[in-house]
Amino acid sequence: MATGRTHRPATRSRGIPEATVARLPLYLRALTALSERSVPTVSSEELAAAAGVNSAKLRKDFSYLGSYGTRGVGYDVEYLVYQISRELGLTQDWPIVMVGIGNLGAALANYGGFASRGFRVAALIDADPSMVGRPVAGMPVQFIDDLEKIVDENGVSIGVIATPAGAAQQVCDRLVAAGVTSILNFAPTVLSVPDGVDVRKVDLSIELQILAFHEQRKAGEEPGAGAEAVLPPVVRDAGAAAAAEGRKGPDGDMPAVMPA
Ligand SMILES: NC(=O)c1ccc[n+]([C@@H]2O[C@H](COP(=O)([O-])OP(=O)(O)OC[C@H]3O[C@@H](n4cnc5c(N)ncnc54)[C@H](O)[C@@H]3O)[C@@H](O)[C@H]2O)c1
Repeated sequence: MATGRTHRPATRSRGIPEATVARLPLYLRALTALSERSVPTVSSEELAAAAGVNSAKLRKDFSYLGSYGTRGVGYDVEYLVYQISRELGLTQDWPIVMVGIGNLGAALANYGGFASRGFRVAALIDADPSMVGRPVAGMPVQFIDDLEKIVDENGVSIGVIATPAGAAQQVCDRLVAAGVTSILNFAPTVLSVPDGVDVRKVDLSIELQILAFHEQRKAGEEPGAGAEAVLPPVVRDAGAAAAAEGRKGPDGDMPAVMPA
């Protein structure tokens, strides 16, 4: 990570490793689906399969939460939903602001999955005066000049940036100065933030590039096709391949969200 950006230890407070934290939303999604089907208990194997995680890793992860399940019965679904939600801070309401309400920002604003997970969109903000007052997802877009006031009045600690890359750092600086301490950045640029501010970056094109890498490698593994003949020089380079492998997610999957 570059100088001046957030440095986080590999383990969070209370000794939960970052890799475990990254898997908690996967468990929560699988558990929520079970809860919606009124399934009372689940074995570690079933839950691991539903979450796409190895079951030994799941048991280890849950041990950090102090949840060990009952032999022969498994884990209590509702209690685990509560425990994981509490651990992730989802038992409280998190007002968020979105800045940059263009194609992507409007699509995100219209996504119902934030509210159902405890993230309330407090305001949609844009710098284009012609957009101000226009309803997006049932909310009027507000002008960028009011950003500080909006953050303050709504107690916002999480900001979502969906502006063009060239505007993202300036928007980030204003959010941070206004008191925002977590940023979800969709703009294709690396943001500099002071210590104490967390940035997560979403870049779907990077995910596609990694999939392209794996597709290419699979093609190289086909019988009769020599990998050397198929893979371009950059992929044959061990460092590049390792870097691509290193980008893999908590349990071998490839997350769309990565630490910035
Ligand atoms: N991460 C991803 O996977 C992903 C996917 C698609 C787009 N993007 C990125 O998301 C961003 C938005 O893409 P889009 O297609 O919605 O673009 P867009 O041009 O449709 O929207 C950008 C919006 O930002 C506003 N804006 C510009 N400067 C601003 C500022 N200083 N403050 C507040 N608002 C400002 C514009 O008025 C506009 O409404 C781009 O950076 C794009 O590269 C990322």
